[in-house]
Amino acid sequence: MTETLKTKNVFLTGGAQGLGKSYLDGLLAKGARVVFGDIDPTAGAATEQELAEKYGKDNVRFLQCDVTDGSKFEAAFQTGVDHLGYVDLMVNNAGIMNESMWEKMIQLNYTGVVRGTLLAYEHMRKDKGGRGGRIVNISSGVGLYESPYVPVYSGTKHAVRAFTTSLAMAPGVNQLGLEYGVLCPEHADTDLARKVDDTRVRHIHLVPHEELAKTLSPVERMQTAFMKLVQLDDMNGAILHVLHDQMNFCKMERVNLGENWPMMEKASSSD
Ligand SMILES: NC(=O)C1=CN([C@@H]2O[C@H](COP(=O)(O)OP(=O)(O)OC[C@H]3O[C@@H](n4cnc5c(N)ncnc54)[C@H](O)[C@@H]3O)[C@@H](O)[C@H]2O)C=CC1
Ligand SMILES: CCCCC/C=C\C=C\C(=O)C/C=C\C/C=C\CCCC(=O)O
Repeated sequence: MTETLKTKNVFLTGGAQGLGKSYLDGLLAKGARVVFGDIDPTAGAATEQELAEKYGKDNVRFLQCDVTDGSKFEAAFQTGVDHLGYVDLMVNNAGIMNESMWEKMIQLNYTGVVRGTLLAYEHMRKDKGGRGGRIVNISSGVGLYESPYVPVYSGTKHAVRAFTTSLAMAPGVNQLGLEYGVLCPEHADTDLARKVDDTRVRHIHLVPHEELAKTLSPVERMQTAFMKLVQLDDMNGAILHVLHDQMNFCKMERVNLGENWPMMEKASSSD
């Protein structure tokens, strides 16, 4: 699988800093070519330069892009496709955690991920001239369980996880050549987790700052987990939950539930 990444072209959102930047580094180290979008032009250009110096400028390109702006996101993805020739791996990573800006957070964390997924789906699907590919969406530990500290954020991350695994279980996914995976990290040491206050996270004043700081995993841990996920031989339906001291992997697959599922079975056999 390591060898095949050398021929993989990647589009990733939110890559200027934090976890997205570390995923880019991991992919480039395995020989991939990457295009990344980010809303921040300064941090994006700096990351492009840093990664180009490390891995060669032909292998890295930054595009300024706000994933909540549908037409601009679509245009950026098309520019990425034109630049790379083909996108084999789409990573929808851009996200924020800010409960006081909850509508924006839903637009970014969920609508942005849906849009990025559908753009990649249309590009990759084998029945429309694509050659298949992988779509990895970034959820969170709180996409698997509830949190009173970040209820809206947790809702967006549940939505990302459910949306992604629902697509993984769809009839015809194999024929389309598509595979979907979800990464669910716990706290990691990035700006998103470091810059918490009562506007971003409810009741955070109840949590001692030094206690919170102790729970942050290094970004390298999430990079290792991300690389495991994208290099699985069979990734479709995979959910990787990354905790401080363990990684829990599970796989969602369609099962025949009997009487309630005949319509699904008919759709499956006719597409
Ligand atoms: N840091 C953590 O503890 C965890 C983070 N995550 C998720 O990982 C992803 C990355 O988070 P971090 O690296 O920690 O955050 P970060 O704040 O360090 O980086 C996020 C990146 O997304 C970009 N971005 C923000 N709004 C954007 C927009 N509208 N369009 C395009 N790019 C935009 C930012 O400019 C930044 O470069 C997020 O989806 C987050 O929810 C999940 C679990 C834990
Ligand atoms: C107390 C939570 C403060 C926020 C911590 C910073 C970043 C978190 C980013 C996430 O995506 C959340 C990931 C995992 C959540 C782990 C624990 C949640 C807290 C426990 C609880 O709500 O009871």
